[in-house]
Amino acid sequence: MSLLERLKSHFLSHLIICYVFLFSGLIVNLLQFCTLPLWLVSKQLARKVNCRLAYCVSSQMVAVLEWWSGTECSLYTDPKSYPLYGNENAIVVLNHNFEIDFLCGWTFCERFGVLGSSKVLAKKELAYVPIIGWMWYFLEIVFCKRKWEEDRKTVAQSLQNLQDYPEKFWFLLYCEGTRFTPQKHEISMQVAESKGLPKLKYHLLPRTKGFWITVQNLRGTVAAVYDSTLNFRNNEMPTLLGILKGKKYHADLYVRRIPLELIPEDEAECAAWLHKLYQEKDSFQEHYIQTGCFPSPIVSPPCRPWALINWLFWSCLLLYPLGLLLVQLISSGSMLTIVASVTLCTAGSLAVRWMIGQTEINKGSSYGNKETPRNKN
Ligand SMILES: CCCCC/C=C\C/C=C\CCCCCCCC(=O)SCCNC(=O)CCNC(=O)[C@H](O)C(C)(C)COP(=O)(O)OP(=O)(O)OC[C@H]1O[C@@H](n2cnc3c(N)ncnc32)[C@H](O)[C@@H]1OP(=O)(O)O
Ligand SMILES: CCCCCCCCCCCCCCCCCC(=O)OC[C@@H](O)COP(=O)(O)O
Repeated sequence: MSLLERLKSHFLSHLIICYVFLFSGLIVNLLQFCTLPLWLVSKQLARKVNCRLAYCVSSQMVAVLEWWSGTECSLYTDPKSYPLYGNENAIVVLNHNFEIDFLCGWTFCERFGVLGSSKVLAKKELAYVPIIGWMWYFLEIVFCKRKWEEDRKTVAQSLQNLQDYPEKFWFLLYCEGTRFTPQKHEISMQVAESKGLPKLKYHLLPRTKGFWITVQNLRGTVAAVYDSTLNFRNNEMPTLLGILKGKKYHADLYVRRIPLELIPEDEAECAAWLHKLYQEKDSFQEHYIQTGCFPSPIVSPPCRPWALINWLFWSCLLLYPLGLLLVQLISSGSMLTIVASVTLCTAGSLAVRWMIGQTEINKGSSYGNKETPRNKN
């Protein structure tokens, strides 16, 4: 094992990365809170400031993926669509099979310069996750309770608010609504059967209402849907803990650009269109499993240095006072101060471990574990 590999797998390195993430995140949350009066004076300026602040947090996780773990991300796409990426608003439809699929999404956002401003239709529970969830509040992320009766009004309203957003953004939609597990797959295929739809092998049956409401409310705001299919080489199932421990993965993402005009306006037709899209996605995954690649040329969006620079900035800013504190602590010799500091560190580590747990599939929700009744509306 080389020195670098030892460093990457050492517990102290993980503690330092988490310490920087935790404290810089809380500082960013505080700064975001301080922008509240600015919203009254200039909403657009407040939004721009919040995008920059959010970038400071999200890009740290991207830096850990790209620079610390060395994970590679390849993009398969039509070279004619490539120049448009990052230069237009888009709805991204992504499969939800992996614990770090959102992080790979963030990496592509970073490479196309839309990381700070990008949005997602996220489950409400994530709004309460410290740092990330609190940060999303100021980014106008759209939250849903996965209860259509309640979501139909709130989600539509939140989407309408994005119509005058001053930055280019990608809006991520996991139409499957939850992460893939064999049990959820089995149940959703029973639903597919009862609706007379073909079975999917690699995806859950997509929930169509969120997609329809997003397309309807963002017409005129977004130019296209980016149909994105993600998989990892060597059948790997990457985890955030693996990334933190410096494990390298290789992600392959296949993106097809579909102009928004091609998506039907009528709800039933739009639902049928989405089901067909997922049947195509399933065939792309089959192609990947059989051949190890997606059916499109590879183009390589360059890795930018900003995520690393941001990470080094926060590390220098926060590790210096930590060093001073440690020296003072040891030289003070006070048992009470030492015990209090150790308790604080343990609480911080447990908090980060809990946050990492939010990304773990085996700690996921029970949504989709049983068939939900059909909506009347
Ligand atoms: C590559 C580039 C990437 C770019 C990345 C860009 C940005 C990144 C930014 C941030 C990244 C952060 C990542 C955070 C990730 C967090 C993601 C989540 O939280 S996912 C969970 C939340 N999102 C969703 O759920 C979206 C999809 N869901 C929907 O659209 C739903 O319709 C809904 C609007 C949420 C409403 O849900 P509800 O359950 O109330 O209603 P439904 O209409 O869905 O359900 C009834 C309907 O479904 C049928 N049914 C019943 N059981 C099942 C089943 N098991 N499977 C499938 N379908 C089922 C039932 O028969 C009804 O059918 P019908 O509609 O015909 O009546
Ligand atoms: C710099 C790196 C430091 C690493 C340490 C800090 C780690 C902090 C991690 C916080 C991450 C919080 C973002 C959570 C995003 C989780 C995305 C996700 O996958 O959500 C699941 C939902 O879609 C569906 O939920 P389920 O119904 O499957 O249940």
